[in-house]
Amino acid sequence: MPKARHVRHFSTTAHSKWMRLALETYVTLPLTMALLLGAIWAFTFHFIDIERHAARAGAADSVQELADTYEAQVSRNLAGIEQTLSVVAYAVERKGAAGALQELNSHGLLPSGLVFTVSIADAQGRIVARNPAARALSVATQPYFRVHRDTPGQDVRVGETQADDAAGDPRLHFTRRINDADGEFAGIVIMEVDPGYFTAGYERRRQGEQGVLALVGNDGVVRALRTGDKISWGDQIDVRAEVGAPAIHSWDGVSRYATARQLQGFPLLALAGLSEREQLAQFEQRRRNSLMEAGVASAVLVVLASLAWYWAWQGARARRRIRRANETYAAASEANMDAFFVLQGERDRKGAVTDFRIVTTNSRAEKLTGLSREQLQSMMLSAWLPQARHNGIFAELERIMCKGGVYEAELHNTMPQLHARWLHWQVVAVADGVVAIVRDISERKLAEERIVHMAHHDTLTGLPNRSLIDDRLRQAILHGERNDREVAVAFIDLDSFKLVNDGLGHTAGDELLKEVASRMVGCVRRHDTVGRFGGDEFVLVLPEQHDSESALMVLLDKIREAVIQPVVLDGQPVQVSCSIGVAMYPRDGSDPDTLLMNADAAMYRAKDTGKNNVQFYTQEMNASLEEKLALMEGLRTALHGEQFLVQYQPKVRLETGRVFGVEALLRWRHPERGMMPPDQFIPLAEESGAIVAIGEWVLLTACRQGRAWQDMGLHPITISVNVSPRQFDDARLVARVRRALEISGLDPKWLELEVTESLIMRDLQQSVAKMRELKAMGISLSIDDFGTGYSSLAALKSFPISSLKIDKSFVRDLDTNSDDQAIARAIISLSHQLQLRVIAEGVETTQQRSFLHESGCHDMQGYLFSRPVAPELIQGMLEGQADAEMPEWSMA
Ligand SMILES: Nc1nc2c(ncn2[C@@H]2O[C@H](COP(=O)(O)O[C@H]3[C@@H](O)[C@H](n4cnc5c(=O)[nH]c(N)nc54)O[C@@H]3COP(=O)(O)O)[C@@H](O)[C@H]2O)c(=O)[nH]1
Repeated sequence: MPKARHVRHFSTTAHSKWMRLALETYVTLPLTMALLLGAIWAFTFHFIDIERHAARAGAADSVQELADTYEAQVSRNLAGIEQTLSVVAYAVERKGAAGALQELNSHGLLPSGLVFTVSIADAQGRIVARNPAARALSVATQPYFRVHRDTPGQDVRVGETQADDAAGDPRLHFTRRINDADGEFAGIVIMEVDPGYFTAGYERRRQGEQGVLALVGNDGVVRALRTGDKISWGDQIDVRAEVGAPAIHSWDGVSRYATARQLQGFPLLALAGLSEREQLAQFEQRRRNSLMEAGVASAVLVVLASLAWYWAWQGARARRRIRRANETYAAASEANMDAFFVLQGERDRKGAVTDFRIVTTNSRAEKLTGLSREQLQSMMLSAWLPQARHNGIFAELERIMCKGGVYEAELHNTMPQLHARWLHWQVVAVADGVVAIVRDISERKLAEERIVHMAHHDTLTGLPNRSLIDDRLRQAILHGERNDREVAVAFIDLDSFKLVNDGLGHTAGDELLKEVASRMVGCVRRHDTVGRFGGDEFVLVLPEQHDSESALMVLLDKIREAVIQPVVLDGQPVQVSCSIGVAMYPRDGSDPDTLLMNADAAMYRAKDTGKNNVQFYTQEMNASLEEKLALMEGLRTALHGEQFLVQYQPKVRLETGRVFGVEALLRWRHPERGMMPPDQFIPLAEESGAIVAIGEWVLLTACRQGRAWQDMGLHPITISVNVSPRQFDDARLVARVRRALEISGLDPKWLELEVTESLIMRDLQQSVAKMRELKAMGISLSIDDFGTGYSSLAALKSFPISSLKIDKSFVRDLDTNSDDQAIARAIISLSHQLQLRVIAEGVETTQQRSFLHESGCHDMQGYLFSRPVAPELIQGMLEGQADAEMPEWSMA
């Protein structure tokens, strides 16, 4: 469908284009001129044709008339000649040749001797009489004499034109036979005529230079012929062709209208001819004139039309340029993202600009204003946008109109007539007004705002991020400085967040962070800032403090209370507390970095002092921070400095009281601090990554020790080694374990690795896969600190483990705390259901031991039996156990 529309649109456009082209003068003018030229030349040729026909008809008539006249004249001449010959013949027959001519001449019956010579020849051909007189000659040899002598008739015969014997002049001979009284041949009468006599009627005025009057014999031999002044004879002409209506003939290379008439009683034809060229000369002249006139008219027409065409073409080009410019402008303005308002300035009598009239707009303007083009056009600016008089727009329009230049600005739009939140204005001067180009930049502004927001806010919680916290803190410090006020910076870290994140997954962790963030925001004042520093760390910037820690404590406790409220994640309620460290400006620092660092140190102190509490910064805290850094540095060299040692805590069967295994526990013999428990350095080793190398050393040391005890002939026991998250994540864990077993020679079945529940739950699939790999080597796996994580029963079933260890936090108050008792029983029952061994750690009292034993717990570990001790002491225990009776309590 769109294609069809396009085609129709195209054909309409093409049609209108051709229509427009057809109406262009520079197109119609040459066509009109061609028509005019055609008409001129058609008329000219038509006129010439008519003239030619008329000239030809005139020539034919003229030659007809000439022939008629000539025929009559020659006929008269011939009749006279015939009569003269008859009279002479009669006179000779009657009176004899001697006196006949004289007598006739005396009576004036003979023609003029100037033209005619009349001779009488006797029967022998001798000229016996002649007028005018001349020397006697004989014509006996002449053909005409012989014809008459031999032919009895007395008809006049016409001879050929030939030279006269006497004078040598050309003469046409007419002859007649003379008979004697007996009718016998007595001679002939000869009348010689100058041939010019028969063409004397030639009029040069009428017949021109090439006309013809001729007397031609029926035999085609010319007797007399005149063309111009020239008289000729003797030529042969196919005279039969000339008999009849006048026609064009050419016997001597000259085209003539000619016609011939048969002369009555004589074998002669009177031929009249008029030269075609001469007859048509006038016509030709007129034809040339006509052609010249038409040519001149055409040339003038062409020149004038060319000038007019050039002028029209230039005009059309100019119009086309203007039209294209208009079309381009219209298309550009329609396709433009900008709204156009062409505004004409209205001036008062003094020339001051009073208002602006909207002259034209585009469709974008309609969209921007919600008004149609018709509504907008002719509208006065102040009527439509009265606010423009007060918000500076009118003043800018006026300034640009009067002084020129360009005004460009981005404005936050408050005018409801324009449907955009943000506008970009560009105003340029035009004749008598301005063009305002207005673009809706709301989307761009929104995107910019979003980018700025994203750059300064945490994407998860929407809280200010580290950079904005820093900025707010800087402003709060400046404000505090000016107004002599304190600023509190509180560093908040969620306790046990890692457990939630690792146990329930990142999505649950994110949900928890969002919920906690929103609760914190709900606790503070409008001008306070709650920001997320990263991970589970939050920062409060609390300006306008009045040197009252108790008031601040109320707020911070409120936050603590809000955070600790349970959050339902994945359908189960989860509780996290938070540790808060506070630093005060100006007491604890005068710049954001120092304040944040000190608040962080205070927060660590809060963690160290049991979590879920608030600590205000003291200088001593920084000392512990420095201490931490020093410990980290010491850890780097401790391994090579052989400062580590491993102690072993026995694991005992509750049923028999026999040691069946030991847990390897690391100690650091610090060069300055003495023996250090792992709680003080394992987290640092974990943080710095040193735990991987240290853990590998513990593993090898423990395996070697286990093998050493066996080599001493002692009953083999299980050696349990702790694996931290960083160690477990190490891609080479399996290889390291295999290496330790190989180096030590310990059978894998005597090695047990203890991993925590939360460690496995971080990435259940991968953890289980790795555990299976270890189990496939023959190693046992045990879940340490069970009950503190969030593993589901379904997940637990998939773990390739052999035992669970009840965390000592549930054992500690077993005697008094019914909740811990319930938990311990539940874990024991769960182990039984999953067919796992269960061991309780931290057993310090006989009551705890009895409760566990009665509840079905298999094994125990704790100070009640033994603290972690040197390997030599374990050796003693094992040796003693070999032949000892079962302990007393185990019998109970
Ligand atoms: N990744 C590694 N972690 C290790 C290694 N060595 C130790 N640790 C971990 O350090 C934590 C603290 O250990 P420690 O200070 O040695 O404490 C252990 C015992 O001494 C203590 N314990 C044992 N019985 C009792 C008791 O009756 N009361 C009481 N208050 N404490 C007792 O418990 C710790 C053993 O706990 P657990 O590991 O959960 O079995 C500790 O978490 C160790 O895991 C190491 O080489 N690598």
